[in-house]
Amino acid sequence: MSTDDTPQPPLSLPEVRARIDGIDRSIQELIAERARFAHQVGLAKGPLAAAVDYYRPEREAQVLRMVVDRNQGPLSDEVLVHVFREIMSACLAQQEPLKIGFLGPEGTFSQQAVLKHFGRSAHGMPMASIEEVFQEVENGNADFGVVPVENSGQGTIQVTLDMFLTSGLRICGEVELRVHQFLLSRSGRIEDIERIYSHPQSFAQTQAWLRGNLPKAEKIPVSSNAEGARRARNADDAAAIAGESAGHVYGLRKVIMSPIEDNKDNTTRFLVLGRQLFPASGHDRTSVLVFIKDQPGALFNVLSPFARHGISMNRIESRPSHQAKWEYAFFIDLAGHVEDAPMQRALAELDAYAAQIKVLGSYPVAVP
Ligand SMILES: O=C(O)C(=O)C[C@]1(C(=O)O)C=C[C@@H](O)C=C1
Repeated sequence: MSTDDTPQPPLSLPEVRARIDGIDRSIQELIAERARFAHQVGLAKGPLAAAVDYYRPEREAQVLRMVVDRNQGPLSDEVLVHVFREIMSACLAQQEPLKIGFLGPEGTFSQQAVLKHFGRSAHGMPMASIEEVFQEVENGNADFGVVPVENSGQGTIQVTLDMFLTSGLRICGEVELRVHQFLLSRSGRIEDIERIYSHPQSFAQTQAWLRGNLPKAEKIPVSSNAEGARRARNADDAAAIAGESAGHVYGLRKVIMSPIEDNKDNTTRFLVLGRQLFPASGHDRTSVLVFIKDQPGALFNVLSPFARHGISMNRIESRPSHQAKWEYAFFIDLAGHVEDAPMQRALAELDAYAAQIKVLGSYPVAVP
């Protein structure tokens, strides 16, 4: 770079490309060097049994937060985080790729969440249901699982919460995914559409658009929007509402170019399921499940220990406990890690009122 203020003539195209080639060479050398160090970290962890033992979600979150803190543009945080995720994913896969169960088939938003969180070097395993994702992580066929838990517009996915009532699995991470819904069909022509296949959640997220634009089309609910895309590819008068990637997987075209979700901030939060608890990353969330009898002041008793110890509550939801009549389970998301002293004190106080407390997990707050 020049040290005086004299304007420099712009570089010619070959000159710019030569600079880019030089930078690429350096980046490549550095990536290889990083991979060698990551491999050494693996060796330092000792002879571990499987890929799952090398994975450190708290360290990955710290690496990504440093990327965001250093970023001064011109690329967005999201783009740089994606690049570094892929580098870490490849570094980890040097030991052995992680096996990740998700709600399939190929092309679902759950699969996008897997790619966003674990990168392309992980091995995705599509499952038929949320229950099966839990099962496969429990029995060790999958190292981790990714399941949807709430949507910004439509609220909680009850099946996921209810699975925790009986499952011994832990929450090891969360993923936030901006969800864009597209109208997809074989022909790409809106005037041909008489039926639309999709998951009920996707119909709910696009109901105003459908009322305004395709009020007469028959809406056929299916088990996933990828399944809807699979069905729509065989008929000219059918369409699917699904994510862009389902269109790629099933060879469908966008009927209109822009996304059709009613809420433009439409975001789904996914949980990463695993079998162990991980140490603090420095910016964590803790999810607990508290079983409590229906008695005067029950909710107050659940909430007050956290308030007394200055712990913010991000979310609370009650469900029938499935154990005894009129007994409830509260799912609570709290700021902080279960090893933090104030959290330990609050949980100890809560223990006096609760029939049972299950710490579902402490995990890094989602990185963009
Ligand atoms: O720091 C570690 O423990 C590593 O194994 C290295 C590394 C990385 O590439 O930065 C790879 C995988 C882990 O999940 C976390 C980080």
